Amino acid sequence: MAPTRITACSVRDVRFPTSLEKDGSDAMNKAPDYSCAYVVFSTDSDLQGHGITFTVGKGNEIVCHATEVLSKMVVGQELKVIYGNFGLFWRSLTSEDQMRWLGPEKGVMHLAVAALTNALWDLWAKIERKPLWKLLVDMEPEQLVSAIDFRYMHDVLTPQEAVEQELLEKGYPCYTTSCGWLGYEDEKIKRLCKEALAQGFTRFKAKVGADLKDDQRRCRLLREMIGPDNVLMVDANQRWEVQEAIDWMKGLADCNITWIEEPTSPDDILGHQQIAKALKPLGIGVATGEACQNRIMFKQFLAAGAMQFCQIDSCRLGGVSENVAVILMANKFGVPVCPHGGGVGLCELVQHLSMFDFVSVSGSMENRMTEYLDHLHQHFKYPCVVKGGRYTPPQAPGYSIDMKESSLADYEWPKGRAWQELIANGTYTLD
Ligand SMILES: C[C@H](O)[C@@H](O)[C@@H](O)[C@H](O)C(=O)O
Ligand SMILES: [Mg+2]
Repeated sequence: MAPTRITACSVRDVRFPTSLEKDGSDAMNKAPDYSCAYVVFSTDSDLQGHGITFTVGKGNEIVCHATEVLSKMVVGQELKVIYGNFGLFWRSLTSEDQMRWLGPEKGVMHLAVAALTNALWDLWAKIERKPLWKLLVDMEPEQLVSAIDFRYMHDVLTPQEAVEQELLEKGYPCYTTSCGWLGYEDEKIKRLCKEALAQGFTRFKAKVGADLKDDQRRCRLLREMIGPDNVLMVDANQRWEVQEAIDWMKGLADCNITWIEEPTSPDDILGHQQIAKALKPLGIGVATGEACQNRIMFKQFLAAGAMQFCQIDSCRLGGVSENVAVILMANKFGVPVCPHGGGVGLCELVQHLSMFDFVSVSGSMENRMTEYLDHLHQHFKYPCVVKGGRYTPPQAPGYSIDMKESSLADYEWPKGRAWQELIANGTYTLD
């Protein structure tokens, strides 16, 4: 029987001790523990909607609580109300009269919106027995448009302009960041580069920002390992001042860098514009978006020419609904969308968004590539599959985010088996 309403919501604080191996380390996040607020919507059938938002450890409990509070606006709702005009329902979550003050549409509350929205899209795709990208691709333009909140976007994109339908069925190009974490030793970088090249990767990203000489050495090592023709990007994770970013990147220009990611504060639109202008003669673009809080900020970045690569994050923006809005806006400005995947479950999610972008909006793979990390996929029932450096289109119904029950049990903070062992042996403490 098809579900008719949301009957309950569970939110679990799930964390992975990735900081122990420096997986995910960068100039600003030296020891991240990849974590998520894991949402499960139950319905009056056996179908469930699973969703996440991503954090790097401490504070995940705050996001979980915000998600629990906001979920009260979803539990009990009829699905025909939610999906009948998803854009309006999404706006009800972002604009609740009192909770709006905690944003609006940014920060912890927006992460909570993301987790709930992703779970609702997962449920919708399961009801239709389609992978999410296929659910999006098969929608009539009007239905897709009704799923988006176009508020604050009408000056650059109106609903009737949105969505071009194109159909292309093939893998989607990706790049790997798993060779270039800041906390890795050279020998590990060399080994991982060789493995990635053997797997068919031709696009690589490295972390920079802590020490210029070390960055020059590591980028030259990577360039030597991957060869002159493969693609290399770097990511500073918001580390520099504007002029510092320009000077630093001039110091790395001999490594033939395609983009500098998050060179300065993720809120500094004019700063990114200045960096982009200064680095353009060197052929280095600016990429940002993983910490860009909502579609209104993306609108400013796009309109100001402050980003040459639009890195939407599936869990930072208000879930699929707002991701689609930004994909449509980026297409209007001719800026390629290269989604951020640097976190637990993010690769499983963003592959759907890129495939939707490719077959229904941009119709192009030129200058487009989606991030891939080789971490934690074993915890998912339907992990993303990458072959020859390209994501293969998911086939299972849903948003690919269902985590194995054993992983949820083992890594739920702090009572899970894995955490109990790490706390017992003194590797972690509860505070
Ligand atoms: C703390 C995280 O691992 C970040 O370093 C990661 O998301 C990174 O910015 C990326 O682009 O993959
Ligand atoms: Mg990044």
